[in-house]
Amino acid sequence: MSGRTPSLTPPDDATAPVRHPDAPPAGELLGAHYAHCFGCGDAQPHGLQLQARAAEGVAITAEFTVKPEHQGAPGLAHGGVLATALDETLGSLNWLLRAIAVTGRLETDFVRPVPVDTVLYLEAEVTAVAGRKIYSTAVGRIGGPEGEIAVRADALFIEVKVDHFIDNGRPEEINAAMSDPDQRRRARAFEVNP
Ligand SMILES: CCCCCCCCCCCCCCCC(=O)SCCNC(=O)CCNC(=O)[C@H](O)C(C)(C)COP(=O)(O)OP(=O)(O)OC[C@H]1O[C@@H](n2cnc3c(N)ncnc32)[C@H](O)[C@@H]1OP(=O)(O)O
Repeated sequence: MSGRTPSLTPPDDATAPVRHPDAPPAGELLGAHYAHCFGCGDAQPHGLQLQARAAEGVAITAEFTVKPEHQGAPGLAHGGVLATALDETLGSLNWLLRAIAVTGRLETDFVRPVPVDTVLYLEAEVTAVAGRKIYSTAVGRIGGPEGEIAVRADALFIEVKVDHFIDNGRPEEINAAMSDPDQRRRARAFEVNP
């Protein structure tokens, strides 16, 4: 996207992203990567509970309804919440690469205000990969999936090992996650199928 900083421009040796053969088919809901995730978890009543769906290529769509709990100005979504929706959508792309990755840089443009009760329709795609660096872009529309662009973002995700979370997360939550068979299966799917 225009206007991005040099660190979000893929280097000359970057390559096109490759959809992992075990990536979910286009149209399939991805589900939450962690029930307590503020972006996608269904155990977070005030979270975004964003639902992402695989699209063709290395792309996804997602929807998020702005709740009263997400206000900044009266009746309008907080910009940080909208940035979270973009971050979560962009992060979900890594499922299609079967890579565990975290946001290194996120640049967001806020184009139009987004009122409470609005559905934000998001589309995101990976544009390039260079070693551990994953470059991606997203837009969020209001008024329908083809509606006006309200927000957009470019991002750089950095691939990490599961140890990134184990070494840095609070032990209480890490231990709970590691003893949850579904969570372990999800984390391992990435490690076994890099
Ligand atoms: C039991 C548990 C199961 C868990 C199951 C999995 C769950 C899956 C959860 C996913 C969750 C997603 C949720 C939504 C997405 C978030 O919100 S993620 C949370 C927010 N992000 C973070 O917390 C990341 C914090 N930052 C860090 O930890 C470290 O800075 C990083 C990003 C890992 C990079 O550190 P590093 O590995 O030491 O890498 P480093 O060598 O510094 O950089 C590598 C390359 O990236 C470039 N780079 C790094 N940072 C930047 C930057 N900010 N700007 C530009 N370039 C950068 C470097 O220049 C370098 O480039 P080259 O020299 O290779 O050309």
